[in-house]
Amino acid sequence: MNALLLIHLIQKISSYYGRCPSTSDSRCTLEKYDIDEYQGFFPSVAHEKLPKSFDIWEAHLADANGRLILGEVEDADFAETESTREWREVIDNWPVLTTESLEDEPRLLQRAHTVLAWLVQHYAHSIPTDRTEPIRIPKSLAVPLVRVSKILRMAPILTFADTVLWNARPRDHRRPLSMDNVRFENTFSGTEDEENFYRSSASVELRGVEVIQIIHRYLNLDDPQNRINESGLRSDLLRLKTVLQELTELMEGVKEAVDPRVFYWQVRPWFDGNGSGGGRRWVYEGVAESAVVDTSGPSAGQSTIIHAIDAFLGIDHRQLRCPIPSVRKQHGDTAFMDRMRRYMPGLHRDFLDHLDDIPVTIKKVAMERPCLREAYNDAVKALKRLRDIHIRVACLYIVSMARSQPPDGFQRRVNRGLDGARGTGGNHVASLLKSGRDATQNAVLE
Ligand code: HEM
Repeated sequence: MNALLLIHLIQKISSYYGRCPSTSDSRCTLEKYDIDEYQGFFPSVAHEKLPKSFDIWEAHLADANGRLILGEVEDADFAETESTREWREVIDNWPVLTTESLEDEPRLLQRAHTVLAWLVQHYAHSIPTDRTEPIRIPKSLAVPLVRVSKILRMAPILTFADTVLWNARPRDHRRPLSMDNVRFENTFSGTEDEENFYRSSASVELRGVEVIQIIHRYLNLDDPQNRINESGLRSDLLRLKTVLQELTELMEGVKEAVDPRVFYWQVRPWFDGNGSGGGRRWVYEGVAESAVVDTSGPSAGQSTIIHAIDAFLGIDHRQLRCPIPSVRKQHGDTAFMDRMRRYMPGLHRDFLDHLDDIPVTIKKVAMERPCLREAYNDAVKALKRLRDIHIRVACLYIVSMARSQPPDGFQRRVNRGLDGARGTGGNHVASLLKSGRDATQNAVLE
């Protein structure tokens, strides 16, 4: 290759990658959305415990983890059931603590959200299910949870952030968070399967950091339509495809680490939100009803990374399924992904809003440039493949399990009959996920 041509090529490549030259430059934009350059949506440093004045919350949560009896268990040991009831009674007698001292400290507010949301879930789902009256969430939990959620601009209930992002701790604090160096502080069931379930989502989040870097490079381009950026964009789209293939493998890896029966019967019932699957309604005492609109349970549908990939590639989830399946199967919920955003920490949601507002999207550039079209389509197809595999996983863990016999001592989950194989948000799993898969397929450019 002649020297001039080589210099020209180097200039082209560095003009593309040169947009994000120094660490400090890339940090400042992502930092604004509370995104870490190396750990993505995980906080750069794992949360510390709340100050001493909140010890009752912290200690009571530590006492509940892996110990309380799920309300659906019929023939639990009497002493264990009694001890679970006493655990709830302690909360009934708590004062309503003010969170004012935490309100200038985002990390402490996040920690308060996590602790309170886990306590609420332990409280609600340890109540025996043979009762019919609404579940009262005592004001000692409800009032501060709603208050901190309002400041964090997220739903006042256990979310993906509380179970995965803010629940993860490095085993060795001297080393950064990685799949070899992570544990999860809270679990309901105390099973390894539950921890592995969070671990598989965490692996997708951590591998997804490279996607954030790709998106960030795009955001920093002055003019994505300038031909000078073409080869950089192409190689980033190819990279995106490869990362998506790896994310698919990581997601599928859940099958090796989590037993579907343990997941469905011992872990999942703890995740149900307010009235999920036709269950009892929850009443947040001391809080106006209008303040607690978003109260579905946690779902990886609240993971910002997958939404960010959608927004970057221009996947439109608001379309109806096309071609329309039979009326019986047309349960797809076109507003689902929008709703899931309300469960994310406000700053992460802002990042998605920012992506939605990109004036010149990568899809538009790919439409205009035949040489980018194939790379764009390959990335979209890799995302569609990820959703195909995810549907299989969800069917294995939820749809098939809804047909299975409960383990000894467990009540049949009547609200989850065959037709009621619903997600934690109360959605018909298969139709909902197929809508997302079809919306992805529809983005492929002719
Ligand atoms: C045993 C493993 C899993 C099961 C049973 C499962 C189940 C589900 C269900 C039922 C839904 C429907 C929404 C709802 O909760 O109501 C859903 C949505 C979703 N899940 Fe999973 N999931 C699993 C693992 C994962 C992992 C590891 C990820 C990666 C972050 C993930 C990402 C998503 C996303 C992004 C959605 C929103 C719908 C979409 O984008 O297609 N899931 N999942």
